[in-house]
Amino acid sequence: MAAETKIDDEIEKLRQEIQELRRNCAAKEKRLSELEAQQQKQNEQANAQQQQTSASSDQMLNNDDIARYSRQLILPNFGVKGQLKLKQTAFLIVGMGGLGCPSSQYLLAAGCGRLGLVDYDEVERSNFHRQTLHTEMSIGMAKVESAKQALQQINPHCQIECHRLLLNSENALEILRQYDVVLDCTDNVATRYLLNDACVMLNKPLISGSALQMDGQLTVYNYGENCPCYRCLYPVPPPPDTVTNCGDGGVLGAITGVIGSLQALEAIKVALGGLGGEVLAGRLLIFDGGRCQFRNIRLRSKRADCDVCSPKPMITQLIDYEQFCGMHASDKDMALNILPLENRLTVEEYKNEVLQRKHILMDVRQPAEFEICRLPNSENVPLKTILNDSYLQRFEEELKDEERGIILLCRRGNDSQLAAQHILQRFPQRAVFDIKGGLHAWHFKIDNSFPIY
Ligand SMILES: Nc1ncnc2c1ncn2[C@@H]1O[C@H](COP(=O)(O)OP(=O)(O)OP(=O)(O)O)[C@@H](O)[C@H]1O
Ligand SMILES: [Zn+2]
Repeated sequence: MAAETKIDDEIEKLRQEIQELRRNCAAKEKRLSELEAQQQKQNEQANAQQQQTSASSDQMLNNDDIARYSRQLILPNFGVKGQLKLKQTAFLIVGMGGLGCPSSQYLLAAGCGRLGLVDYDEVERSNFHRQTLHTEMSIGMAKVESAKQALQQINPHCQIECHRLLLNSENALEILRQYDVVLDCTDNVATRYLLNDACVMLNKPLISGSALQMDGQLTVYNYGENCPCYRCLYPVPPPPDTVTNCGDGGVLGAITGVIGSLQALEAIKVALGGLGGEVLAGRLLIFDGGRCQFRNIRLRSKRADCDVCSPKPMITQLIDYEQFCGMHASDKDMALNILPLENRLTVEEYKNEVLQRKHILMDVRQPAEFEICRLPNSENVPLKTILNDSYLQRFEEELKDEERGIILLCRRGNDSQLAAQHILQRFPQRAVFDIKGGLHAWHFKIDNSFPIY
């Protein structure tokens, strides 16, 4: 009997304790939901406040802004209004090379609100003489990242967005859509058509620059009435073999500096509605660095039957621009492969099997390149000379009774193939070879003390 009473007591005690715990728990749950509601309210208030501050930071200048931009703020046509407009404008720079470096530097320093950078490439030593944002520390780094690091030091208050990719018809519209003004700082025809068409489709102004050797050009497309687009001027792309880039033709860094800076100037004028002057739309600026002369010519007006900007365009979505131009947009995969296998030598085969025998080694690069570096037993006959039939005729006359093989060499193994192909077409009985990968392959596989450029 005594044992049963003990159990009953204990059960009762436990029931009471559980009830007490439940009451406590309910009180705590009630307090918790009160506090959560309070917290949510506070967050909402903080967010609203933040939104207000960032909106007002776009709509007013702080003391840092006033000090930083003072020299342009006092310009009669710029002023506070111009500075705020710049702060509210997003610019996209495609290509962080010779033109993209100076233009991004001036846009960012001037206080643009948002700056997008597009480039697929990495920094190399041969970039430094003109791509002045990149330094020794950034060799091998993505150009967009290297540029962002340098630009942040110039102006930490602007938002910089990196797009490390090859701009093409798959991604262009999505990226361009996020910006107000686009700068074409690239170096190839396929990307020029792509940017032109995308900017027409999205109705964005396009500031287009180019520089080669000692010359530069600049114009603004898709801005204002009757302004022609790139296709209005060039409905058909040029033949691939007439196009030279900086890697092949060379360029002086100061020339890209001039054109890139002017691109920034035009971009700022576009954003600010002209800045009391006139945007370079419908006109082409031609810079002759050799004579230090600028010419400004009027361009034709819009083509009524332009494939992309006419009222009834044929092209309403982006196409494959590499195919359209017959040229690559990236210079990473430009290796030609036009000779039969039996006419191609690797650098190892040349060194181990041919070098000891009698042969003619013709280096088909430009004389200026031959002067930079050469293989000791080579003679310089530029590709242009080889393609000239009267030269080949004389050459064949001289070699008439000789059995010596002809080996063609160039920087990366493309021009040497063109030269070999031409000689073989003229004189199919000759033993003609090219050296695969040219002097670059010589550097990487045979002698890495041999310079590359
Ligand atoms: N479609 C594209 N998408 C992204 N970046 C591009 C595209 N086309 C060109 N570019 C970039 O534009 C830049 C052009 O600049 P520039 O000609 O000065 O440089 P480069 O290609 O480094 O020169 P080099 O021919 O001497 O190697 C390059 O960095 C290149 O990677
Ligand atoms: Zn057009």
